[in-house]
Amino acid sequence: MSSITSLAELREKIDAIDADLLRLINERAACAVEVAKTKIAQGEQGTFYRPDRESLVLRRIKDMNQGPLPDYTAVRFFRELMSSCLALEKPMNVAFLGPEGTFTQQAVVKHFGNAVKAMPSATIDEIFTVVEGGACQFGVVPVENSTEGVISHTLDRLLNSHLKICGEVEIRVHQNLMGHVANLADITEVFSHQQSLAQCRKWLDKNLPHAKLTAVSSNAEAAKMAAANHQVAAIAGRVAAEIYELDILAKNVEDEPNNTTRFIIIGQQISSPTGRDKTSLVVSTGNKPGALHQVLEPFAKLGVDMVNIESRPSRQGVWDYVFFIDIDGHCEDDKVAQALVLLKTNVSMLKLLGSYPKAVI
Ligand SMILES: O=C(O)C(=O)C[C@]1(C(=O)O)C=C[C@@H](O)C=C1
Repeated sequence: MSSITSLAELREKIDAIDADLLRLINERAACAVEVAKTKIAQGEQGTFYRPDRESLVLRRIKDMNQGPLPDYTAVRFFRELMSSCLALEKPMNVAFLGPEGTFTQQAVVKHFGNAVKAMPSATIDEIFTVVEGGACQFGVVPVENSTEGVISHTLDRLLNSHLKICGEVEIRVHQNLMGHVANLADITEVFSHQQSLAQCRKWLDKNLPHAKLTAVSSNAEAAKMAAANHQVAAIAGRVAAEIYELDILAKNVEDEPNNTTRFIIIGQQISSPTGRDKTSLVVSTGNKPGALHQVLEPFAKLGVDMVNIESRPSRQGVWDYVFFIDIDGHCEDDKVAQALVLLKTNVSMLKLLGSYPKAVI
């Protein structure tokens, strides 16, 4: 006798589970609507979105998950559910580097889910401006790439903005050569964002040594241009090829197999501690000997882990630099708070860019 359960029986079981799931999902959504009413009653209507709470919810799901769904899938599912619950509380506009089809747009969906309204901006500067002005509650901007390093435009703009970093998200970046060209040898010009061209430099030198390489405002913009001109190609993500109906001429043309971009979420609000946070700050020391030591000393003394340090010209004088620093922990954690007090006495300027939960997936 076979022990295989009949298809009809299994489908009946799935139908019953789906009915339970639907009831539970709507129960959760109704609870989120109640949360919104409580927030309004407590005068907190400006902060429906809670990055700290979202990260705790997603981390708990990841820790509880026993499969067979992989953690990543379980977290993405709850990411979408929470996104829809938040939309019932308050619809949100999130600015990204457009047009449609950029990696920044993928970062919006990974971090906020599909229920927010993603609003394309033409430049990184414009993303900051629309969030500063309140037309969008949040913005997503690239901050560093594992192959090419920091996005200096973002760091420079952070220096002069009152916005806070309230989250981070990482995207594995696969680049593709795309267009309507029959043979690679016929390609006269390749368009892409300057960062994307740089991420594929070796591949381009080897495979398209005679093509002119032209940097444009985003890789989705490049895809748009390749759709209009059949002698040129673009380097962009797969989503851009789908949106602009281009053929993928070569897949995964990035030089480094682990090519990853880190994005930050910028907004007006500060995130509460979750126990697994990061703090970003910028300091200025003036051009004097031992300056870097004075920056590092407070963290070493208090045992605070520094995860990144980057120097940039301050644009205030020749050879005057500022340091962008990421440390482990929240600015309200004891050790971090003490280190920041010490650091303040060692530097001429300290600006807290934000404390925020570390990316969950
Ligand atoms: O806990 C809250 O503050 C909620 O608004 C609920 C909820 C959720 O669906 O779990 C929704 C949106 C917030 O960003 C965080 C969590």
